[in-house]
Amino acid sequence: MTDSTTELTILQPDDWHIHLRDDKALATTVPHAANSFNRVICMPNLVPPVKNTDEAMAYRQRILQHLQDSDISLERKAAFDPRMTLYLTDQTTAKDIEIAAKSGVVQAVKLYPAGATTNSADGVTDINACVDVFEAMEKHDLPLLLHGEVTHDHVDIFDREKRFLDEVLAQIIAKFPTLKIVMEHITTSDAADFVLAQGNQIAATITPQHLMFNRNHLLIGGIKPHFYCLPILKREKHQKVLLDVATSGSPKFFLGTDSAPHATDKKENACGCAGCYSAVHALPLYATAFDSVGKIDKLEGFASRFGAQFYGLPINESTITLTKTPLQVPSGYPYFDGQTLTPLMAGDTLPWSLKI
Ligand SMILES: NC(=O)N[C@@H](CC(=O)O)C(=O)O
Ligand SMILES: [Zn+2]
Ligand SMILES: [Zn+2]
Repeated sequence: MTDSTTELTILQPDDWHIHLRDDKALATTVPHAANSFNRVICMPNLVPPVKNTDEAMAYRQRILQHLQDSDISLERKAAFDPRMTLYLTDQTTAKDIEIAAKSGVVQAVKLYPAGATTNSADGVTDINACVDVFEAMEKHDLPLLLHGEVTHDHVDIFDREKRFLDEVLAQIIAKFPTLKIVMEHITTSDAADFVLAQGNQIAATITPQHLMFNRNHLLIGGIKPHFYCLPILKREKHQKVLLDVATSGSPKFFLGTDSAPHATDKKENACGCAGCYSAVHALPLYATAFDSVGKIDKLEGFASRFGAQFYGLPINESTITLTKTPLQVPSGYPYFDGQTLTPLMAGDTLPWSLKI
């Protein structure tokens, strides 16, 4: 493949970290995700959260109902496969884990340190109290997905991910050496190096915004709320390392958009919500990032192979084609109850688009 690549056909990607939200929001988010992805791992930070297998199954049915009601193609409807996660709380038991592992619907368990991010108030307050649950996950081969930031008030927001690696993750790995763990949405070279230094049971997802942007984009020339997500964008040197590892061909790094819809007025607000809405144009965004460093040939591994390999799932068989045809990102999408949803890079033009 050369710089002059103008069309790229890759195996159909999966999104290993997405927020679809619930109820009326699903009418927008489900078709957007299903247009590009086969499997998606649905985050459980609903209000109230998805805490057990029954709740996960009910949530999956609501997602599938909106899929059927949408006007996307029958082919995409048949291919879309939402996989569920449980939200780990101080009350989660080893039995909950066993039931989840045997359900065939729950793909992983998500740990939000209490207070770390959107809807994390019910998250874990003391990791040391999770020993039984982690043991059960290890036994039943159910991966642990981490929002990897410490939450102490005195820790600077730009240091919270690195502190998590040193103070929390290293200990979990030492105590549960065969537990599969994904550091979700990594944002620092520290996290990339940490993951690279571990065995194959430790992997990471990377979002499009952390590959394309850094904190200057968020803060220079006025505050840009649509670049605000957690963990927060870091310095350019971190962005560069993330781009290096994502495009390196290492199977430890794979696609997780962390597409996190919040209505436009909740983002453009004196106390704006954290999260970038990217699912709808995620593949053109990732293609643009990979192409920016001449590595578009590495996109397929990152987007369509490494995540499935990590989760022990088959690689998809269908394909999707990207073309180097400019894409004007819409300024907004209709969202429920008359609200709008502003996508990442709204109003900008991307060099890559999806071939329809
Ligand atoms: N990433 C974000 O900034 N927000 C996510 C939560 C999360 O993934 O941390 C959300 O649910 O809005
Ligand atoms: Zn998170
Ligand atoms: Zn997320």
